[in-house]
Amino acid sequence: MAEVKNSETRITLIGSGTIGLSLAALHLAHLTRPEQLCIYDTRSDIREYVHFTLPQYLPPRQHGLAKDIRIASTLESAVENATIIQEQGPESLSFKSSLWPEVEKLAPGDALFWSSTSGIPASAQAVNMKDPSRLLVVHPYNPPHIMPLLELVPSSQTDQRVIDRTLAFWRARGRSPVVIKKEYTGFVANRLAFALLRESIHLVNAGLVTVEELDRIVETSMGPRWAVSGPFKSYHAGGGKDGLEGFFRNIGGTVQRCWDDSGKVNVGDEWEKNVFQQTREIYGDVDVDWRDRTTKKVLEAVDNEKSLT
Ligand SMILES: NC(=O)C1=CN([C@@H]2O[C@H](COP(=O)(O)OP(=O)(O)OC[C@H]3O[C@@H](n4cnc5c(N)ncnc54)[C@H](O)[C@@H]3O)[C@@H](O)[C@H]2O)C=CC1
Ligand SMILES: O=C(O)[C@@H](O)C(=O)[C@H](O)[C@@H](O)CO
Repeated sequence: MAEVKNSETRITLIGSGTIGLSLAALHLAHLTRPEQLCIYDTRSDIREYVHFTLPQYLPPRQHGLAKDIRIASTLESAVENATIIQEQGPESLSFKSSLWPEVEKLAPGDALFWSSTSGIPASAQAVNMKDPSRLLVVHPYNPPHIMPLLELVPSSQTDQRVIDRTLAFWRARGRSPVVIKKEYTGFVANRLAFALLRESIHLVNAGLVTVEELDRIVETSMGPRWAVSGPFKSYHAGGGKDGLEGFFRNIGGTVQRCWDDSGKVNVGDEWEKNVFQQTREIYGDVDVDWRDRTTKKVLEAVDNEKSLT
């Protein structure tokens, strides 16, 4: 499988909601011509929706590109000439497992098949495919036009050449793809985020802090710390001359007591009413434009510093 030149790359996005439009903006930033990008989405107002919403994800100088991308009215016309087909449709196994066999029939034989799923393994999505080796989960972190991480989660049948081509594609665009070596519930990023979310809910529910105070604790401590150094690097640094081993030798007892006492809250438990109400009252409608602009500045500042080391 020869690598496709950027000028000959043709990307089809199946599903253009929260993730799809963000990916559209990301791809437009790197494609040679906007016509190389195609969107297929079953919503009846897709053309107007893309023309009026996509510019919000683009820098002002690129707003005009939104009207030049291709909007396909059928799945066949969407994928028949694509070199990459990326789905971010509903998080539903029935949708994804019925989509891929159709795409497989209609798409070119060497097109890459990527699913943006948050947690439905490629092995499950590929059950109805003739050639499951073509499918790879490429899980983005929202919003992908800003967040560098992409979790590449192959099934045991995914062809290594598909993985290699996908790694090369995203690295060439300055993103941070990581191959997750086993299909695991929630992959890695979501598991980590949801573990912290569970403990956060437990601490608010136990009356230690409010939702706002919990968020402020994260935003003024581990948030910036982990944007610069991940958990292992941070605690290795914190362990002094003996590094992580020294950290656990000194603090391991407290760590184990916290682990033993960690929250066991579950979805649907009684905490929901209080936590949802607090969150709604404090935050209302989050200004995602401010969130994205600020996140982008933080990432750029960290990248600049890392490039100096
Ligand atoms: N929202 C997030 O933070 C993240 C979502 N994801 C994953 O991305 C996928 C999409 O999530 P969102 O963008 O949040 O959902 P969304 O609901 O915003 O967008 C889904 C889009 O799919 C379209 N659609 C529905 N049926 C379709 C069909 N048969 N053919 C073509 N398009 C169809 C809808 O019209 C809609 O525009 C899910 O698998 C989700 O797990 C992954 C990472 C983060
Ligand atoms: O948090 C994110 O951006 C992604 O990793 C996800 O998959 C989210 O959990 C998404 O499914 C819901 O926001």
